[in-house]
Amino acid sequence: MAEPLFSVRGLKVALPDMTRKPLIGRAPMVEILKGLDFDLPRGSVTGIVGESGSGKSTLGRALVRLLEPSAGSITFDGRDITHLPEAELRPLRRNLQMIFQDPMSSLNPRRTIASIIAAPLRQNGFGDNLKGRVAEALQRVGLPQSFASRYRHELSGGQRQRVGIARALALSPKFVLADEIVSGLDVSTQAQILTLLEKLAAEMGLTVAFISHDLSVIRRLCRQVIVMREGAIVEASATDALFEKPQQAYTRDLISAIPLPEIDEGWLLPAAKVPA
Ligand SMILES: Nc1ncnc2c1ncn2[C@@H]1O[C@H](COP(=O)(O)OP(=O)(O)OP(=O)(O)O)[C@@H](O)[C@H]1O
Repeated sequence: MAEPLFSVRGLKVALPDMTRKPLIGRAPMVEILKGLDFDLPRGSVTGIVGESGSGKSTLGRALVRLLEPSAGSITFDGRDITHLPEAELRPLRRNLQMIFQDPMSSLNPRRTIASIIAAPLRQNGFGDNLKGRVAEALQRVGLPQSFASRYRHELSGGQRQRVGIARALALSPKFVLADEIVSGLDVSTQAQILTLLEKLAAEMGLTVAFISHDLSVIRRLCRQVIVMREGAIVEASATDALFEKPQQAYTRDLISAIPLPEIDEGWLLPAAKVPA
């Protein structure tokens, strides 16, 4: 069995609790993640699911080291990155990419789409043949070449999210964090974006952490699932096993809360639409 891309042991994250900040002095720390243990196997999509406030985004931010853990360890690709300073993280960052929930706010309004996609390439020393690389990235996500000279406000929500994906994948990263990337889109656009991500993840052998509160989406896309509640892991298993035989009452409740029409529209239909 290949070594997992991520090995996480006893992971804790504490942040200043701004709701309890005194007028003078520092806010007390609040523990958001309470000791998580899991692996992310290489080349597959792992879903992270749980109710609002369960700690999904905090976990994602810790994985890509936008947050520093307060305890435990994160091993990425055989290297302990738990407390690496930014200067030492920098060369690893090309392999730790993110796709954001809201491309409207994560894409710079004053830059062309070409310039947005080219930015990570330039920063990482791939400044030669930028035009060709941008053209390739646009083609990869199914956008016409004419979009290179457009701006974000000229694109639909789905097209903007394709740009977000193109930017994240421009450097062929080992890991991609996708945090609620379809939650602002209508159902048919959601299906198209998920189909695209599924296809690219398989083609490029990506390891993906896919955060969503939507279990029907998780079921369609992910090989394994981590269920979170109140900063802890309730249950983690292969997707089929989780849906067929959930071990915990909390997971059963989440599954039974999926509206039936959404199951039909959300994953049966798009699956049938996957191009041959
Ligand atoms: N910077 C912060 N300071 C203090 N508390 C925070 C901070 N960021 C998040 N929290 C708290 O940590 C908990 C987990 O938040 P997080 O955003 O990780 O949850 P989530 O599962 O991603 O939620 P959602 O699905 O609503 O995005 C919440 O109770 C939140 O209020």
